[in-house]
Amino acid sequence: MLWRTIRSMEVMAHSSNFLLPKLHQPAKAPANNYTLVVLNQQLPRFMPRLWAQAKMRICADGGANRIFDEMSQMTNDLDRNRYIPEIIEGDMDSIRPEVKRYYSSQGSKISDKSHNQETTDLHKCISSIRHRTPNHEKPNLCVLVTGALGRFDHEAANINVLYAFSDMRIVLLSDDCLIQLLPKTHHHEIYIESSVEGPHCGIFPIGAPSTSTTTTGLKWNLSDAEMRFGSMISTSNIVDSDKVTVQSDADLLWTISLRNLT
Ligand SMILES: Nc1ncnc2c1ncn2[C@@H]1O[C@H](COP(=O)(O)OP(=O)(O)OP(=O)(O)O)[C@@H](O)[C@H]1O
Ligand SMILES: Cc1ncc(C[n+]2csc(CCO)c2C)c(N)n1
Repeated sequence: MLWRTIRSMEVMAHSSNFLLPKLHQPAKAPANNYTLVVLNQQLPRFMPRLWAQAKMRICADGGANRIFDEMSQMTNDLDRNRYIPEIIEGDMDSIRPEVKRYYSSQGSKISDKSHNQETTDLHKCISSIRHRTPNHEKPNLCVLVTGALGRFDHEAANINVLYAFSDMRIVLLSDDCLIQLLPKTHHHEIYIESSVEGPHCGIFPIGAPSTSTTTTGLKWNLSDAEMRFGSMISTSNIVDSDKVTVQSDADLLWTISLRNLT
């Protein structure tokens, strides 16, 4: 189970087992029940594995160009029609016309939101996932987002999406690290998959400061510590245990380095 209760606050468990080869994954790992969102950035090395194991795949606008251009090369599989996203979502100002025509002809649903220039393509994707997910499936839903780091305004917008949908499990991925929100509504237990992630990590608030954060399982643990931008935040920390625990009075970002995965 993902949820337990400790001293009247629920525990939220986290694991990056979606990055493990299928053979090494626990049979009933809830995190394997994920939706993949592909952003418009070079695909990560481990994309073939994420794609194969996803329950549903959504391209954010120009993310479809990346699948079209890069996926067959990455997999040495010249058959482009093996990699068809179920949905392409966004304002459609970056997807190339031939890419849109191709995926449309292969059955992808094209969700054209060009009238909306107020929210980003990633925001539109997450809204759509939330809308499509039946209530009883929401607690176990996990969304993996590839290509989340690059241009800084996009990075900020991508992180803002974690806050805008803080009741959803969303993991931002780059080739180098993952980022997720740890909502203050829960105690957190992070199970470290040391074959694929760590040891470098960071934990800090963005926006609202934290007046009290306590951790275990890190080389430099926090004990009822205050963190804010402009003062102390925990970066260049090191995981020191298979399990890291976190409790805080503020929403925090958790980030951990990824090893050279393929
Ligand atoms: N360089 C980048 N760094 C981080 N995220 C990116 C970057 N480029 C694109 N993305 C993500 O991919 C999504 C889709 O990209 P796309 O290029 O279609 O967006 P866009 O809104 O047309 O971008 P732009 O602001 O460049 O016009 C964006 O909403 C963003 O989340
Ligand atoms: C205050 C403010 N700043 C920027 C934008 C522009 N913008 C934000 S998201 C988006 C869509 C990108 O695909 C665009 C164009 C805005 N609307 N409002």
